[in-house]
Amino acid sequence: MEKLKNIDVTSVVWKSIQGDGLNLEYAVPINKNIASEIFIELENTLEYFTGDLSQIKVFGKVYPLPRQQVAYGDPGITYTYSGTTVPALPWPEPVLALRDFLVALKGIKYDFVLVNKYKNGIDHMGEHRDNEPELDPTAPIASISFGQERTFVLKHRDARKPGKDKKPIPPVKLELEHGSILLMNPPTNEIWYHSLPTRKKLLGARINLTFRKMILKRH
Ligand SMILES: O=C(O)CCC(=O)C(=O)O
Ligand SMILES: [Fe+2]
Repeated sequence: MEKLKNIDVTSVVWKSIQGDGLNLEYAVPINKNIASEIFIELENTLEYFTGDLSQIKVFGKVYPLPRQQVAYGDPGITYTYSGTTVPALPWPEPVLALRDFLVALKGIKYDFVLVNKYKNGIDHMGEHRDNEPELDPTAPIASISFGQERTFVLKHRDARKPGKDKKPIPPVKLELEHGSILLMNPPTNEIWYHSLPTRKKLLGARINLTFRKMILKRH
């Protein structure tokens, strides 16, 4: 994707969002026209998981995932979801171009990406942290968004506690724009949970890619 190579990464304006254990950086480096071209290319290229990998197990009961998902990565990288471990699929061209763009932008070469597609405002993602032991704890997670702008909500772990242990720390809300990049720097994913709540009135589709760096396991 030549269009990403033509972006002047030195002129990108990053906004820093800081709090107790919170360290985020946000920018919109990809203009709306290029972002729309990439959205269409992703729509034409990506195929999402079906079967077991499109379901989640909660307290032993199986539910369809309230969005579509697929994962790509370097050879040897595996992905565990709801107790199932699968090899990451090989990088499709437009996703590889986005990975290369992050090398140009931040000097980090990610080896895995989870792609989530939200067909409309009903599709969502529940509160969670991305603090799996396979993730390199020193590398930020880089989240790139295309399509429908949606609200991303972060909650401090102590604000979720019941009773007197609960701390009155307000949630942090961000509107993730078409063509935006959000970096979640450490220790954010230890201290803060995040979610993408439903927005029933929003009709547009959104594709989000969270690039991650894994700790390679030796077998
Ligand atoms: O769609 C989003 O913005 C959030 C995705 C996310 O949290 C994840 O992939 O772990
Ligand atoms: Fe996440």
